[in-house]
Amino acid sequence: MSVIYDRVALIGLGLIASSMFWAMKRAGLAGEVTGYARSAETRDVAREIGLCDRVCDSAAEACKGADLVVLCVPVGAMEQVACDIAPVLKPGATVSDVGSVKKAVIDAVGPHLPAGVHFVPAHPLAGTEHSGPRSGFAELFDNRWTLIVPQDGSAREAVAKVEALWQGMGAHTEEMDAEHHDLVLAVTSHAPHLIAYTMVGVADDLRRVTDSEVIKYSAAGFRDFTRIAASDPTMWRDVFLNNKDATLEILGRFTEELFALQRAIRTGDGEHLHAYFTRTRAIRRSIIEAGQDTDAPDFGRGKRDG
Ligand SMILES: NC(=O)c1ccc[n+]([C@@H]2O[C@H](COP(=O)([O-])OP(=O)(O)OC[C@H]3O[C@@H](n4cnc5c(N)ncnc54)[C@H](O)[C@@H]3O)[C@@H](O)[C@H]2O)c1
Ligand SMILES: O=C(O)C(=O)C[C@]1(C(=O)O)C=C[C@@H](O)C=C1
Repeated sequence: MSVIYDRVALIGLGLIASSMFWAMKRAGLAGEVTGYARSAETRDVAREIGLCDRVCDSAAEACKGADLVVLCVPVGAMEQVACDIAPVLKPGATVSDVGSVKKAVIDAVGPHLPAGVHFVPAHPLAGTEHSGPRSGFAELFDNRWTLIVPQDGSAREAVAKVEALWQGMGAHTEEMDAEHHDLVLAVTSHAPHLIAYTMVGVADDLRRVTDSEVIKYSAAGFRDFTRIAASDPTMWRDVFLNNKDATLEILGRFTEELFALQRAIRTGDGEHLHAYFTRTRAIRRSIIEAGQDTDAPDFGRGKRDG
């Protein structure tokens, strides 16, 4: 594949940025990649493992002369980074991000970007429970979706280049508007994470169960919850604070369904339970038939957090 951007800057050097770096290198999509993370420790690790061609000591230094800047920090840190880099952005450059929430990020970042800079938000629907500079791997985005959220007035050419970059990193791309994105992700990602955090929290509250039994007898279902509930606390705090309305809407519906199931159990309504579980089983099967097997190889899941 050929170079799409001569100079790319990655701000925030965790799971997503490091996976982007390795995926861009794998396909030869970028000339020079610079990087910056807030903590000196993360920058040292990045230098040690060769993450980025050049690791800089400020976000502005990393972004000077960049054709593409990708904000890979927690959603709540996006605005501050946008303020820090705005003065050095090159006219004609593109700024993108990988935040798990789109409307709040667009509202926070957009107003700080100078005229003549294109803003093309994006969200790769791929991740693991690990975080930090050592957690990334080139295959993370293979065969996964990346949603692109073009802005009014975004030049088509700038949007097409961001899409080409994600496709070059192995992803399928689709365009979506920010509000719809936030509602879809509240259903498919945000509410499920909150439920996993709750389930593991409940088990932890039942000390009797957790002292040793939770480890000894943890069944596959509960183990899946613990993997999700091990996800980065800062990232997920920011997701919920910034996708409040959609998450609360979905949690409201979830609670209603939970009460209906609770009632079916109490009243012995086996028909209700069976019909419900039959419907949900069909959803899992349709995901697998669509080629989105959730048991796909778990690249990198054994790796350590950075
Ligand atoms: N982890 C996932 O599954 C996943 C998937 C898709 C998108 N995302 C989104 O990608 C973004 C990054 O997530 P991640 O999983 O790579 O997180 P991470 O915790 O692995 O990495 C975040 C990085 O940002 C740095 N950082 C934090 N605040 C900063 C600041 N103010 N200035 C500069 N650097 C700062 C941290 O030091 C760290 O290097 C988040 O917005 C998240 O919502 C995450
Ligand atoms: O596999 C995981 O660990 C994930 O949770 C990844 C996941 C998801 O919910 O699917 C998490 C957050 C994102 O913004 C995108 C992907």
